[in-house]
Amino acid sequence: MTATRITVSGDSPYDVVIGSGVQAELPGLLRPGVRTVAVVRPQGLPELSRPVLAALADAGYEVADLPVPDGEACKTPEVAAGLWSALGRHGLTRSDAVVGVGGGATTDLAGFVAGTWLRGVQVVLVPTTLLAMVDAAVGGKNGIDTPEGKNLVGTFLPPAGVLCDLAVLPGLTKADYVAGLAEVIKGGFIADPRILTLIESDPEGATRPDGPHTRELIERKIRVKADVVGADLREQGLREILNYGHTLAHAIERDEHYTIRHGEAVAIGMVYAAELSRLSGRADLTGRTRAVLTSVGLPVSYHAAAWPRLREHMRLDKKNRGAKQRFVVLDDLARPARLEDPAEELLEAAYKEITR
Ligand SMILES: NC(=O)c1ccc[n+]([C@@H]2O[C@H](COP(=O)([O-])OP(=O)(O)OC[C@H]3O[C@@H](n4cnc5c(N)ncnc54)[C@H](O)[C@@H]3O)[C@@H](O)[C@H]2O)c1
Ligand SMILES: O=C(O)C(=O)C[C@@H](O)[C@H](O)[C@H](O)COP(=O)(O)O
Ligand SMILES: [Zn+2]
Repeated sequence: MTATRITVSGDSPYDVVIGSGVQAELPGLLRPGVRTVAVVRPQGLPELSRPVLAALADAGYEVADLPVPDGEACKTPEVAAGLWSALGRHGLTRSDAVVGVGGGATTDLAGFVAGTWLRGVQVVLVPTTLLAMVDAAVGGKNGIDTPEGKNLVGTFLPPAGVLCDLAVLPGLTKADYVAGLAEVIKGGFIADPRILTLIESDPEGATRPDGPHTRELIERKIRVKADVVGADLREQGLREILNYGHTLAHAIERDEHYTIRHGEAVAIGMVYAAELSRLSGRADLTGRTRAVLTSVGLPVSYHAAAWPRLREHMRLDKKNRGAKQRFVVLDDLARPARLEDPAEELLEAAYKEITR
């Protein structure tokens, strides 16, 4: 199948290239004038970055190979500081580039380091998980975690390009693949209900990289994200809809010390958001939300005793304004709305609905 190119519009437009065996397209995504490319990649998965390093070296670039810890463990100030030192040692200038290869944690870190080094150098992202392809690598949001919470430090830096090589997806564990489906399903609820019907028509197929609708699901979700971030890169309003389910999800991730997968936390968070929508007199999509998430093996509940801690963690959500807690909810399918400054009783009542 030929590669698909989805252009993300905005002040710095770029392409998301989607296909199987498309590594050779990587050098073409870099802007002209680059001499050195710093490749940020998970240290435990050399087989994923080897073709990327080779493609860049063959194209004549000086390549700096910068392995970092696997997964969320790389999204720390210490790892970022280590990369800044490495970029200094390699003499990376403003005409050079960072390439981030890996899951969403690695692409978030690579984007953050590129966005802060010399106040911003170009970054090209090569996502290797389903979640990073359909969400993290597209849209220019990057960040790291701090002891106070998830993604509290970061920048907006649109990548120069994104390369999704679908051939790497069969290497993922089932659990990592399915975690990515949570962000695909999010796209179905907030903007493109066809995503939901495709998954509901064949939930088992949806959990496989070779499923009958996999390519369509990936492309549909990337288009949802591209449309939103193309219109509102800096989250002045519309972009908040991509945070559906994330207010509670980020609190759960912090509560679990980042041992729960992001997509799993988002699944639970979407059930909470659906309950908030229902209990505040909006749409009742709670049944459909639980059914579609459960059908692909995602979690839909959390421990009752965690509520006081989660409530505290949610106070640092980026959508909040002063003391006002804000949530993305749904007036209907594909009709996101905001719930502003909800009563504490409502927040707790919705939580009771999702406890195990
Ligand atoms: N910036 C954004 O807009 C955005 C959007 C969504 C999520 N995120 C962030 O993305 C992160 C989650 O991303 P994730 O789910 O990809 O997790 P992850 O990056 O932790 O990757 C999951 C695991 O898969 C491994 N892996 C990666 N590619 C592989 C492959 N092809 N084969 C085998 N193993 C592979 C990783 O090393 C890791 O162990 C979170 O930090 C989340 O906050 C950011
Ligand atoms: O791109 C966005 O905007 C999103 O909200 C997408 C989310 O899936 C993603 O997890 C993002 O990193 C959350 O952003 P944050 O600003 O709440 O940290
Ligand atoms: Zn997310």
